[in-house]
Amino acid sequence: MTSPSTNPALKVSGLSHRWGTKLALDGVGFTLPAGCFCALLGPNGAGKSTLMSVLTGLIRPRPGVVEVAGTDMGRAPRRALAGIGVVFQQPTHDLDRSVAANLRYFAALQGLSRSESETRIEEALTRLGMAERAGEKVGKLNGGHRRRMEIARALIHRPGLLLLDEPTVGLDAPARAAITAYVHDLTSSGITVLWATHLVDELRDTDTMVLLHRGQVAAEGQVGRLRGGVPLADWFLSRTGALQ
Ligand SMILES: Nc1ncnc2c1ncn2[C@@H]1O[C@H](COP(=O)(O)OP(=O)(O)OP(=O)(O)O)[C@@H](O)[C@H]1O
Repeated sequence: MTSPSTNPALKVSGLSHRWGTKLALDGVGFTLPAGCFCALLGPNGAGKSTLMSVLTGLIRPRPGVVEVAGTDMGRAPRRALAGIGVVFQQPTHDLDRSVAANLRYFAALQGLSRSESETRIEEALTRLGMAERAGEKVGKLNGGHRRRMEIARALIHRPGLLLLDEPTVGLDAPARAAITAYVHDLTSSGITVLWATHLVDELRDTDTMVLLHRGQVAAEGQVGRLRGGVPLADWFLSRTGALQ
């Protein structure tokens, strides 16, 4: 038996993955406690998307272990995946249907009853400041609101761990700021967030950070402590050679 209260929200150990001859992940390991906002920071090609594919069960690490709230994904994938909400880098929504209809479809896939679905849809949209847009067609929304809808959708089954792969790509500064603020707020209810990005301005000093570089964890800890008074963009450049 595992107890969510005593297990970390996510534990990754000894994780490697090769794309052909390219070693994209090389012995990655880190642990996230419940309720933290962790930025998975790394320059282009660092391995962030590959790691997200492993964490969502799309590719199997060889070798490596992923544990979600104490459940080993290799041994009990359905149970482990049930605890995860995912927002992929590429948008996945039906532009011709309303926000609520997009969420209803996802709720049905989760096996939720109609009445339970309506409760959860309202709850999730409210958390992302989107409740008033429930009846609007997704095709009429701006990019930021579409992203917020996708994040709400990822919360319908009430996961303990939310994974987001560069969720602000292509958005303007106000939309990016709104989304980072909403997602930070989710942690106050105990949700753990892993937010992949190459943009240091999306991080707060109180966040946790895992710096991924060339497929390895190059630094891990609280952002403010790691940068030690150095502007984060300069710290990032010194660790990775990559400009912001
Ligand atoms: N499907 C694939 N086939 C072959 N090589 C791949 C594949 N996906 C990624 N790679 C390679 O693996 C390495 C890590 O790529 P990955 O996309 O995981 O990095 P990333 O940190 O997400 O980069 P970005 O920020 O540009 O999305 C890169 O060298 C990339 O070229």
